Amino acid sequence: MKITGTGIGQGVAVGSVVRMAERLPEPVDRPSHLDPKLEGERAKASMSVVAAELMSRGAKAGGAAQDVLEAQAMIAEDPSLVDEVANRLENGKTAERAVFEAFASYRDLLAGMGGYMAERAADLDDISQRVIAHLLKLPAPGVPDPGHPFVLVARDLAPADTATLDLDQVLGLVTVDGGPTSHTAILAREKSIVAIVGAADASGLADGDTVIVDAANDLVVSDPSADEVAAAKARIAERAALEAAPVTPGALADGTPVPLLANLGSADGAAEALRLGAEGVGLFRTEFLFLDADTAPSITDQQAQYTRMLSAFAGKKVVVRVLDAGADKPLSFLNDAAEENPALGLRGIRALRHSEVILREQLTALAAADAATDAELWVMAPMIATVDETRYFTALAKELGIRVAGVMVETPSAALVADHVLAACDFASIGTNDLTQYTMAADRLLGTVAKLQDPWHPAVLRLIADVGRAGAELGKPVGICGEAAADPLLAVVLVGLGATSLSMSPSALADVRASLARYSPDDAKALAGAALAAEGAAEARAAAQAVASEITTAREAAS
Ligand SMILES: C=C(OP(=O)(O)O)C(=O)O
Ligand SMILES: [Mg+2]
Repeated sequence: MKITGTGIGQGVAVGSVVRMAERLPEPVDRPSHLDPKLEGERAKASMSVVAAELMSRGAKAGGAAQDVLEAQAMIAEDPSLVDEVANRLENGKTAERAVFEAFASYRDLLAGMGGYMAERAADLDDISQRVIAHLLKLPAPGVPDPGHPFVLVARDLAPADTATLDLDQVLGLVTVDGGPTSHTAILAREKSIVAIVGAADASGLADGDTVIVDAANDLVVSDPSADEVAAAKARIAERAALEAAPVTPGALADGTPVPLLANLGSADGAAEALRLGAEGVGLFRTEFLFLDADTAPSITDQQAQYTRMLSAFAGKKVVVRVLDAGADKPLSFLNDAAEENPALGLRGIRALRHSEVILREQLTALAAADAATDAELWVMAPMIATVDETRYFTALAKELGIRVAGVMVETPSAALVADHVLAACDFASIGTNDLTQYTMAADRLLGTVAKLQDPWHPAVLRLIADVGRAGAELGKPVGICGEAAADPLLAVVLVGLGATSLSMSPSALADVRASLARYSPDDAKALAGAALAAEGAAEARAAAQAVASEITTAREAAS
């Protein structure tokens, strides 16, 4: 049987299914036939077992996950919660019902507090489920540990589960819910987990079923034939060889360079990006450093962060984006007003222009970090919609000592007047995530419209082609820094449309590098032409795939 979903990355995995235990039903509220004291002992014992389990999982995981799990273990034995449970047992409830009610009342309390405290509410649910499962002698919810490598099938994963996934054990991941921008997908991409999300029919898979998880083809194959398993294993070996191959600079088959850069949110990911062959940073999302801040960060703090990143990439290009506040990335010190349509509101350059001091301070900190390091700093502004905004940003950046200043093209308006926009700055970098959202009028965070969020749509590709053409005419670089650059075939199309560099999650670099090396500049243009001429996203992908197969077949016949 073949089950479709959204593949994350290009990996393949073969293994047997272990399902994540489903949420337990609410324990029935009936009087206990046991003595309250006995019920109390049952509850206490289960709470201690769960606390000990969480501690040991934390010790195994280490790092930030250990802190999270140790905090959860403390909650499991929190004296006031124990009291809450005891009170309910006195009233004749069963241990499982008392635990359920006590944790639920605390959860509601936390949820009502909002902010950071409210985020802990989900943790309480998780602990409550674990204690109740232990009381009922049922498998604990959460990631199972069968003692052998397996393919994890779940409705979706909680952040605490994803944080502790053992990558030596979890060969692949299939979720019933979730879209390409869900937390699970983002994490799977970051950790290079072979994953299919949003596979609705995966709820029919049972423990022990053999499956092939084929992320490149958006497919889960259950009960595969021996030939299908052999073919999947051959692809796994091929990919392992690819990963072990020497890391070379990005280039097309004839050697035309296409620098491959990393998208990073802090210098923490720099070493891994360099190991995977990043030739620099194509998008440093600076707002990720300050998501929890209540006030604008000081120049000194910012300078320290930027210096860390630039030092890690000495001799290489680092494209820093000034704060992109708003919509999916709110920064309370820049835009805290409630808006009906935040994606269309005071975000990106609009918010910065509104609070120019913050923009000035950021540019000042960047210029100082540049002066203290040897990287090649480029700075760009997000959410540019007009030539006026482009002129405003570049003039301010140059005034404050930034040598190379450009803009992100992520609105259709900026793409449509790209010739004028590029004439007013040094470079453009296309943010395909937002450009797709605004072109297709489909919220990038909304699962119900996820199908429309497809950068293969020719409407998006035509806008990219306009920017590529303008860049070529003016001799100005046009990079791509949205998720589209991480799709190996689309990456070739983007180069055919005029992209001069590609920036992506570091885990995608190897696949994109291998894909580019298969095609000449003319091949890339042929793929782009076929995709541009299609009527929709699926047709564009299929048309590019057809041209790619023709090229491969012709080459095989010639050799
Ligand atoms: C790279 C982009 O920026 P972000 O995803 O941070 O909005 C984009 O919109 O494509
Ligand atoms: Mg964007």
